[in-house]
Amino acid sequence: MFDFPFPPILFLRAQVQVVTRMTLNFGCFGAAKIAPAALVHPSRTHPEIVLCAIAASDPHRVEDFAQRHGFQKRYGGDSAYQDDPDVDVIYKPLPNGLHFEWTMKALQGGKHVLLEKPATDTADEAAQIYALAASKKLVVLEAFHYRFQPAIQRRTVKADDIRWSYELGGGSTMDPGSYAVNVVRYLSSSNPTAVLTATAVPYTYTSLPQHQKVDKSFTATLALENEIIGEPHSNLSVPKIFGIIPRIPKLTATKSATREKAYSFKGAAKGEDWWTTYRYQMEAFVDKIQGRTPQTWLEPQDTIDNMKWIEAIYAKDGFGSRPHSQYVYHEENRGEREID
Ligand SMILES: NC(=O)C1=CN([C@@H]2O[C@H](COP(=O)(O)OP(=O)(O)OC[C@H]3O[C@@H](n4cnc5c(N)ncnc54)[C@H](OP(=O)(O)O)[C@@H]3O)[C@@H](O)[C@H]2O)C=CC1
Ligand SMILES: O=C1OC[C@@H](O)[C@H](O)[C@H]1O
Repeated sequence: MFDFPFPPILFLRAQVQVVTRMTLNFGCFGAAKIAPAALVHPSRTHPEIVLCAIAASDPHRVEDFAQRHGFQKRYGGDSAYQDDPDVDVIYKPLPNGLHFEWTMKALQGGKHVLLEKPATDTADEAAQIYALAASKKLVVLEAFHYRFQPAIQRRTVKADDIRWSYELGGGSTMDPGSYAVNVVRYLSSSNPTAVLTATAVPYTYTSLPQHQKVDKSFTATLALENEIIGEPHSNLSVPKIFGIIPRIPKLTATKSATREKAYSFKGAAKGEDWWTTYRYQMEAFVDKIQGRTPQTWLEPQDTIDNMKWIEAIYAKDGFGSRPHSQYVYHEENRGEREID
């Protein structure tokens, strides 16, 4: 028999593991309509997100937004904000045509970026963004939130909306259409090999210059790998029911039939029943920045390819790519705008 002076239990040392989480200070660049759903609400239940700074062009809107949503710092719409050492991450819900310039500036300032979709006006700009992010070891995510849980919120689009401005990267193919192109590519796990057909209907409700070259709807036929045909379609201007009740913009993405077995996650999937697609997206984004493996991710090449095929559709239907940003990146001088 063993002759212990004390019962063995006394030799067990209690181990207390203290898990400390590094919080991330988020800045929001633009007091945009989508910002509460995509950033503010998800931040409320994410223990690592602190709403730090809001920047917007109008001082009254900045103040109102800061007070309503609890941002500590306020900025005008200038680049000083991109250099604030208190800010770790910037959410960019600007018009599409401004994404490239302000994302490049944010990366130059050392910030991770959650970038609204579609990432840029052109595939070339998206590639530049990811090249700079990689060189600075920063995370950029194009906010295709449905990819983190499939659901899409939609609403009606007024004539002065940024979606109708060619200069700001508007058009149906750039808005619900960017989801349609993305869904076709995602569900077929392949990229198009060609745009077989593409037709777009112009937005003709006004003759304002910003509304020229903007498509109100489009339909394309895409040849994909493995003899799959994809048909993205979107309409940003669905007529009101009985002329008075607004409808949501129409988005469809079909592909020729294939059979697939759907798998659920092994073990418990992260998330709660009440999480929105934006909350799932935020979970993955923060995981990536913090060096954890997100449940789902959208790789840079995916974003670049999506822009490439949006441009290819615009080339085929004759509307042409949205304007390339006039911003030219220079490491040494923070890249001022250079007009062609
Ligand atoms: N993920 C999603 O579910 C959704 C994503 N989006 C995307 O988010 C982005 C913003 O969309 P949304 O919130 O509807 O946009 P808003 O109409 O709210 O505009 C966003 C910001 O852009 C600036 N802005 C607005 N009009 C102009 C203009 N004419 N010229 C220059 N700047 C302007 C303003 O910045 P400031 O505040 O500094 O004045 C404004 O806050 C787009 O890229 C869109 O595609 C939009 C809706 C849903
Ligand atoms: O991303 C979006 O999702 C919902 C649409 O209504 C909106 O126009 C678009 O920008």
